[in-house]
Amino acid sequence: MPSIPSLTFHAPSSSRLPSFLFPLSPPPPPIPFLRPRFISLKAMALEDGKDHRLARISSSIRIIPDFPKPGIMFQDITTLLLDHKAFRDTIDIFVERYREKNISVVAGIEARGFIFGPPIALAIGAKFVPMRKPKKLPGEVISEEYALEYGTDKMEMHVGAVQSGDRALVIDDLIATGGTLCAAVRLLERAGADVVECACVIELPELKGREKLGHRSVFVLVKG
Ligand SMILES: O=P(O)(O)OC[C@H]1O[C@H](OP(=O)(O)OP(=O)(O)O)[C@H](O)[C@@H]1O
Ligand SMILES: Nc1ncnc2[nH]cnc12
Repeated sequence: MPSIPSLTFHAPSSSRLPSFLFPLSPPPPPIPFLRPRFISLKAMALEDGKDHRLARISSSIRIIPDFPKPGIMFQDITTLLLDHKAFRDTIDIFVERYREKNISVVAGIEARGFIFGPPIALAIGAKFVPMRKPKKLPGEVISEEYALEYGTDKMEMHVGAVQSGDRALVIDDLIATGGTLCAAVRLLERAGADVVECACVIELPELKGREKLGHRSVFVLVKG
């Protein structure tokens, strides 16, 4: 079969001749209508006063009975992390809430506050400060002891990580008795920070953790 020579159209360089003289030249690509992703998601999410993302977040959390001790219904967020949409929505909801609140520090509580805290801190332009179990931080620390639903523990924070006047957001996966968040708030306030809010993915309302936090505001996505 004879080969057909291919025709290539070369548009003239616009530096030499104006483009209206060349009606066959391809039109420029349309400029897409750019809308910040978080605004469109928020509008969609709040359509009828309810955030449609919450049902998926809630159903992605697995409950393991009798872990780590008999009688504890353990709320396992590792299954939320397996669902990238639920994980993304979780971070988006927090970012939407805090991005205009002038937060300068996101304090994440070990261990699962280390999963949710850093992406929020990056998105809202705040520093991330880890609140750790004892003897994990290498520098000079201040510490607070606290009681748990199943035992006692201690929390530490690096001296100098938080300054007087910092506006802090505390992030964890779950509030049960509120002891853990209280210890984090005490550390931040000892360093001179103003704690704007504590935020968790899950609340166990029967354990009345909010009451322990007094006047401090607690924001949660789902109740267990
Ligand atoms: O409101 P509270 O009664 O204080 O309990 C809430 C805390 O308990 C869980 O952590 P846990 O102490 O099990 O430690 P881990 O994250 O290291 O597993 C949870 O991640 C919170 O940090
Ligand atoms: N029921 C629970 N599930 C997960 N983490 C917890 N921390 C305290 N109580 C908890």
